[in-house]
Amino acid sequence: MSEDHRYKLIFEELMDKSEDGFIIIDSHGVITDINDKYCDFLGRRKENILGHPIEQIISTTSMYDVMDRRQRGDDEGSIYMHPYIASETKGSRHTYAIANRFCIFDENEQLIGAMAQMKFKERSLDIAHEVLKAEHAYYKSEYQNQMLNTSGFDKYLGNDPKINALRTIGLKVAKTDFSVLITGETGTGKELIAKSIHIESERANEPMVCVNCGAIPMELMESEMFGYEEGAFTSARKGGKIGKFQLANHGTLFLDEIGDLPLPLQVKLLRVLQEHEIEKVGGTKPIPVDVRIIAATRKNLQQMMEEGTFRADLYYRLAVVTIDTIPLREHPEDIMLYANMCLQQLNHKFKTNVLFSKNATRCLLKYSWPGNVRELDNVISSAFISSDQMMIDLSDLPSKISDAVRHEIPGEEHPETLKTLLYQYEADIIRETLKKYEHNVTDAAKHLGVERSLLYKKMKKLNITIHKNL
Ligand SMILES: Nc1ncnc2c1ncn2[C@@H]1O[C@H](COP(=O)(O)OP(=O)(O)OP(=O)(O)O)[C@@H](O)[C@H]1O
Repeated sequence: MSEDHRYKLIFEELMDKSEDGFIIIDSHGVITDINDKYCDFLGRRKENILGHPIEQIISTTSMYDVMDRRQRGDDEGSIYMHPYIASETKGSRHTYAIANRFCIFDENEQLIGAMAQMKFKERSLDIAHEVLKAEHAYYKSEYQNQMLNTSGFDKYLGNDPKINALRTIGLKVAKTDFSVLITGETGTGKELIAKSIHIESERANEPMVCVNCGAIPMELMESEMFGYEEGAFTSARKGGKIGKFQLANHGTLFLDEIGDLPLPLQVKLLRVLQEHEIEKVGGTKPIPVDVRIIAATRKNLQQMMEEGTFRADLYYRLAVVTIDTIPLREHPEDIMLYANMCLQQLNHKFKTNVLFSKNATRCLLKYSWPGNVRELDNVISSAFISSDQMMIDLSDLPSKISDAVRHEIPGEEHPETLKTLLYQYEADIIRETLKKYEHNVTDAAKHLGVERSLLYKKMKKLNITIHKNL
């Protein structure tokens, strides 16, 4: 008996004897194997299932998502488990199942299909909910374990010594319960720092609630912050409303744009910080709250205090520790770190391999970035969309950014000439690559890191044909 035959018999025996249902598809989604248990579950005959695309048999299938995610590398694991409430069961029986889904690869790591294993549970809905609860607990503990292995400041990037110093202060202050005031220009990461402090603190498993003091109309601010009792005012919701302070209880309350907080509310906030209790609008008794406050502002609070628009007593309560963020123009060595990180995320998401041209890099480094990292992220995202999916170049950047170096580039006074030069350059690269791969477009596209269809489009645009005269 050949080894293949022996394995086939073992496989059939396993499929037959198992209490679980099994279904297997090839890489195109066509069902190649299914066992009797699964056929039973679906209430269909095997011969009416085999050879059909899976979505025809199970309309809500997740098998394509599982294969896609694995292909994209979004998920390194190969097992996907979640409770699945069957909608295509036979009769009116309520049958619940847990689905484990696996991707199948050949010896060259090429995806050749996927398999689902169904653990059936013909029990009451309560049991299904038990399963859901157990899974929830499992994922929560997994998440918490993961959090233990990551630093809250992992996302706060930068190699400049000033950024490193800021990270060190953030990590230190996170271990205390002091109020923190974060100041700095727009887009310099104030909110990111606040979140990082929360994640690093002992309150990390409790909520962090964010309030943008500049975005809530003054007349709503009090009820948003402190909540209201039922019947507090004519349009008050039945049952009242819980305010942000209560929502953040035992956690962190992030008061963004604190400089926009109206004076009457500054008084109320100060009272809460002193007394550790709030009073709902229309309420009669104080409610104790345990909240750590982190506030942020772009405004100059010192000046506001001098002008009488920000209370000094509140300032000193909030600013037990102050953190001043650093504008991007003061650590330009980090510009390409952020730019590359943003481009890498876009490349990963859209399965592309776009790069910055030398001139685009020069522009990014020369610009002063008044909107800081947020502006940089936005510019890269829009340049990515405007690019030809291979390279972000001068023409993909807003003129306020590209103008800075345009005059330094020979021929750039005549944009047409530069365009022609770029076309020629691109055409040369494509021709050379095609030649190297003996005019095999698939191999050339792979080498250039683009989809075959895109390479064909470019060849058409650049008038490149696959002939001996390439
Ligand atoms: N050092 C940094 N590392 C990584 N990303 C950063 C950094 N600084 C800012 N960012 C990113 O820039 C964007 C803006 O950051 P954030 O909202 O924290 O800034 P902000 O100072 O609170 O802005 P605003 O004052 O306008 O509210 C976010 O996408 C954030 O992730």
